[in-house]
Amino acid sequence: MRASLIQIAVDRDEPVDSRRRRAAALVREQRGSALVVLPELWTVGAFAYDSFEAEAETLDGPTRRAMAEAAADAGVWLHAGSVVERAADGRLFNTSLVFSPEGRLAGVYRKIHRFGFDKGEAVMMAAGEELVTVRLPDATLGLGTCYDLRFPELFRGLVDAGADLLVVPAGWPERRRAHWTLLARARAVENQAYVLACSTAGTHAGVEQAGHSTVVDPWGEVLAEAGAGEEILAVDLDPKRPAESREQFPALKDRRLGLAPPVVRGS
Ligand SMILES: O=C(O)CCC(=O)C(=O)O
Repeated sequence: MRASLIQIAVDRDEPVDSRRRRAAALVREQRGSALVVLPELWTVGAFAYDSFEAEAETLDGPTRRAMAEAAADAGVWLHAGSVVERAADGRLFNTSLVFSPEGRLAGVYRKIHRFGFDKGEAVMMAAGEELVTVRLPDATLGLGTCYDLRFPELFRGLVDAGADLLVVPAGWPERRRAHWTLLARARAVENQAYVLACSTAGTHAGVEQAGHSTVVDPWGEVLAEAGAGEEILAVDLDPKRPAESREQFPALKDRRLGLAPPVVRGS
């Protein structure tokens, strides 16, 4: 099962329309892959907060249409990264879209953990509330987005729901690249799942992007890692590996759920 991660550059001097056309062309070039992944908010740039309102789109907007067509033309499952979604009630969400090889919208995930603390996404966007998995013929995708990678309980929930291939589009900043690689490996090891972590490259709104998209196997080995610039990372995955790994080293079965609350001693 071939997975291709499109680490597209999001430099600000390129108009969104042009990047959308370029992304669609890059997806079409991946015919033969089973799964293609784009990063978080690659249309606007994850840190281009001042463009969020203007570039927000409905789930029937230009990115959805372009990506549905590209997935169908290439005949691939496509995790099209995320868009700034304007919901019917006017709220904005950081929303990931997954398409089937026929171009059907097969999964919609609204980012649960918003980044920025007291600014940016954290105040401009609403938080998603639902964990989302998408069943492919040979694997079950578990969806997370960028900052979500820091919250292990989300991924454990996805694994409990059957996920064995965790897909994390991101617009990760270069200055915390060490965390990116470490967290991707940690989520893979603790869940005995593949992790496909696809970041943007380039610089926008003054934030240099990490690039270095990475594919980690269920044993925590890095199968492939991109460099800093625009690049396509193609890797062959064995869909049987997560189940084999969980059988050979059955740590997930040793979880102790439902323990009593901690006992506080002393005054
Ligand atoms: O957690 C981080 O360090 C980066 C998160 C981020 O950039 C995002 O979620 O957009």
